Amino acid sequence: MYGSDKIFPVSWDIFHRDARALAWRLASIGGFSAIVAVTRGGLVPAAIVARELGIRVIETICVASYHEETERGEIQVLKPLTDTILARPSSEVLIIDDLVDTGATAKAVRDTLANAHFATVYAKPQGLPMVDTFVTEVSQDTWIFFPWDTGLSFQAPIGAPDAKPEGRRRRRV
Ligand SMILES: O=P(O)(O)OC[C@H]1O[C@H](OP(=O)(O)OP(=O)(O)O)[C@H](O)[C@@H]1O
Ligand SMILES: Nc1nc2[nH]cnc2c(=O)[nH]1
Ligand SMILES: [Mg+2]
Repeated sequence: MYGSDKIFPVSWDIFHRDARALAWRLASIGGFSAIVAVTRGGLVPAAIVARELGIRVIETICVASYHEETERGEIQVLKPLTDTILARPSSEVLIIDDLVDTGATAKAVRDTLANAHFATVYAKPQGLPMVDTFVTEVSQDTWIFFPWDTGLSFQAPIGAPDAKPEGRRRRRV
């Protein structure tokens, strides 16, 4: 849930490494001829996996699930899959998202493409039944911060969550 006490910040380097680790796992399964990226979060890992696996047929399914700061909205399919993907054997289609949390997005996507392989870089326990392949599990009460949503900033120590940056304190003296 957004606002969780535990955070899992991911830098571009770590994300690239983890997405490559996902590609290694998918390469050992093999047989994929097309990728479906679940927008928007799935776009970056889909690009990395497509490069590693040499896949050039890449589609999007545009899904939005979180619309408020703290609340989860309805799952909306903003753009469905096209015939390019639907005409293929679904077992050759690899669906990629950045993470599964409750699994609601994955379920909505799976409902439109049964038997496709669903892969994510990160997974929370509630969403695990919806994922075929993932790299790293984080606890349900952890919020993952992706590099495209963040920048460098002061982090309070775990043991002193109210601490302020040194520079700010000095200015006040
Ligand atoms: O398992 P769930 O509980 O459904 O949550 C996971 C989904 O939530 C996030 O997408 P979001 O809808 O926030 O949109 P975005 O990808 O455009 O950031 C994330 O990218 C997953 O797609
Ligand atoms: N960035 C981000 N988006 C999410 N959507 C659902 N869970 C998460 C999460 O942990 N991090
Ligand atoms: Mg998403």
